[in-house]
Amino acid sequence: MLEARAICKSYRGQPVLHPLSVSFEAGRTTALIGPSGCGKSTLLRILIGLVSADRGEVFVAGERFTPESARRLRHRMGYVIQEGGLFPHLSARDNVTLLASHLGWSAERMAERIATLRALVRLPEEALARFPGQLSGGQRQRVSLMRALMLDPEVLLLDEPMGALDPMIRAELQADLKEVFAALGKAVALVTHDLGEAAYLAHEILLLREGHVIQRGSFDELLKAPADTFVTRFVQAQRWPEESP
Ligand SMILES: Nc1ncnc2c1ncn2[C@@H]1O[C@H](COP(=O)(O)OP(=O)(O)OP(=O)(O)O)[C@@H](O)[C@H]1O
Repeated sequence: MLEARAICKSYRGQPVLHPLSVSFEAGRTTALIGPSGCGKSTLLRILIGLVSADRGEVFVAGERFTPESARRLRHRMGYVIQEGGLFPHLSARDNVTLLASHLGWSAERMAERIATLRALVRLPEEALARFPGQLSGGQRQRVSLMRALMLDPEVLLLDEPMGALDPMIRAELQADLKEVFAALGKAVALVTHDLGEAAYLAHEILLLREGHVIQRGSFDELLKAPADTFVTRFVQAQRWPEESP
């Protein structure tokens, strides 16, 4: 559904992504994980076309991302970032409908879609009238998710969507997201720092280091068949609740 082929990216002569190829399939959730600065967000931004790669190509459903196809293909992808990225001067409802309204959707069609999405992400009706600053962090992320899903994209790219949430809200949203992913069957790429979150939400984990894919596999595979010692060190560096003193 979404494929990056031989992507290279440098910032000021410093390579961030080496030739890196990756694909994301419908109905599968892939977690991108790795040490800070390994290129996770850059990869996601290249996939959605916010940053251009120095070399390499991105394909959405087999169609190549080009300056001409970018706008159309972007509508087939939803994108959520850590702080939600909502426009502060627009109500939650207006944030969600902005693009659909721009594309000329009727009020009735928008209302129908909003009702579906609101039920899916479990957002109370009254929250839609509020501005982002009047919502809790968890509600903001639910609104961001509604916005990302409004046009019913085939691909969902999530860049640490729960990174700024407290643990209980985070656990709630993780559980709801798991249901949403299963219900919608989209190709999902999720950046996270949390291996537990990756293991819970994703079918596969893509472990990056310094712009290279070190291993792609299930959590179990990373645990039991690590590609190298870095994988083992990365897994062991995570603190699990039962290990707390
Ligand atoms: N616009 C930019 N200009 C210059 N350097 C950048 C820019 N964006 C990212 N970088 C650098 O590229 C590298 C990869 O950054 P990126 O944000 O993709 O990493 P990340 O794995 O998402 O990190 P984190 O987990 O800390 O969010 C980092 O060294 C970062 O400093």
